[in-house]
Amino acid sequence: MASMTAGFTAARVGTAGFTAAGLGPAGSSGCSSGTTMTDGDILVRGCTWHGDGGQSSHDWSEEEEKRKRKFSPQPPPPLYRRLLLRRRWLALLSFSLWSPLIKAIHITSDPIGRSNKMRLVGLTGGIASGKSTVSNLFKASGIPVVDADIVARNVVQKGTGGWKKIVEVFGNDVLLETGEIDRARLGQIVFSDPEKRQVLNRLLAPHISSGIFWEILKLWIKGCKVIVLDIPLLFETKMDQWTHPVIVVWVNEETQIERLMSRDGCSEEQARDRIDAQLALDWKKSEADIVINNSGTLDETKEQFQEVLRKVSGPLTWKERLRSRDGLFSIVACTAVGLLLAQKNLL
Ligand SMILES: CC(C)(COP(=O)(O)OP(=O)(O)OC[C@H]1O[C@@H](n2cnc3c(N)ncnc32)[C@H](O)[C@@H]1O)[C@@H](O)C(=O)NCCC(=O)NCCS
Ligand SMILES: Nc1ncnc2c1ncn2[C@@H]1O[C@H](COP(=O)(O)OP(=O)(O)OP(=O)(O)O)[C@@H](O)[C@H]1O
Repeated sequence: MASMTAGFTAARVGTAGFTAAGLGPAGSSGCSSGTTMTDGDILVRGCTWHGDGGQSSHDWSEEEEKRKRKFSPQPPPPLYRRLLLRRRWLALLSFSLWSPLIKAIHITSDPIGRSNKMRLVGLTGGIASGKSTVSNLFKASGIPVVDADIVARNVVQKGTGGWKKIVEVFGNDVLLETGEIDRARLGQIVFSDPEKRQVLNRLLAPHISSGIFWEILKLWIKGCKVIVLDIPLLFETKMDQWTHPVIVVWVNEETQIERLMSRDGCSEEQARDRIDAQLALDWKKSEADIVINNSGTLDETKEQFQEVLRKVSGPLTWKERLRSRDGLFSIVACTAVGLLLAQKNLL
């Protein structure tokens, strides 16, 4: 192709009988030469070059040639090659990926490791097994706790959506004179009747989960790096999949019943009903990442807690880093900068 410059994008008319886009079938070009095209001939916008080293039937000016290159009839390369050929995309991608990596290296080199964390720790157990006792230790160590029992109380306050649903289903019998929910009464009903308990759970589940979500969001916005979720029904509601590690506060059954009866002033039967309303504590223990045995004294629990605190404050996984507010911010910021540079053709 004597008359073609290197890299000229034109198709060699071969067995496929390739045709320049929009110009009709090969051989029917608008070119006035009227030459029949054979294997090895080249077609550009209806003009044919002969592959025999001869002169072209037209003398194209350089500008025209450049313009014509835009209308390349060559089949496009596969998508991955086209993307690879685009320097800008590559640069942008690496910019976005490397920024959190650099940040991660910085965090790993931080001996305290406190600079960038978003760890959702699940704290659960059985009723009266000592979750609140352990969550108070977390709070005292400066780690914020989202307490599902408190959220569950807030979503049934007088006039709220949860309150309306309870009144609709359980009637005015479960209301105090003030109009607030009579928790003791409702507790008696639902802990002695699994079906009614399920109804209550279904009514409140969306309110409780969105309440928990907002609490986490508020702490995340504040930049909290480790958040403990104290949820009695963590496994029952399958929320354990969102938390890691899962800490189970375990006690032997005898101690659990004793503490429950003494705290709530209930009978042994009532205590057993409440315990039976949840998955077995021994099973929860078998599913835990970390177990705190709270059957002994408070000091013994505090001792175990120190080790738990050390684990929970340990180096973060990649997922945790990317989930942090700072991690997300750095990805967004670097992508924005990358886009800006790409737009200005600086990459
Ligand atoms: C039944 C209610 C009114 C009893 O109130 P009360 O003030 O007596 O108990 P409190 O809310 O403090 O709960 C004490 C403990 O009971 C256990 N518990 C509470 N609700 C449930 C339930 N639906 N199923 C099994 N155990 C439960 C938890 O271990 C909890 O820590 C109240 O617990 C409630 O509204 N429960 C439904 C909401 C819920 O599922 N809460 C758990 C949060 S995940
Ligand atoms: N190690 C301990 N020694 C003695 N008493 C304890 C110990 N741990 C907890 N208790 C007591 O046992 C009771 C239950 O503890 P706690 O309220 O922490 O349990 P919980 O799991 O949060 O209960 P719930 O499921 O009802 O929310 C409380 O009265 C608490 O003071």
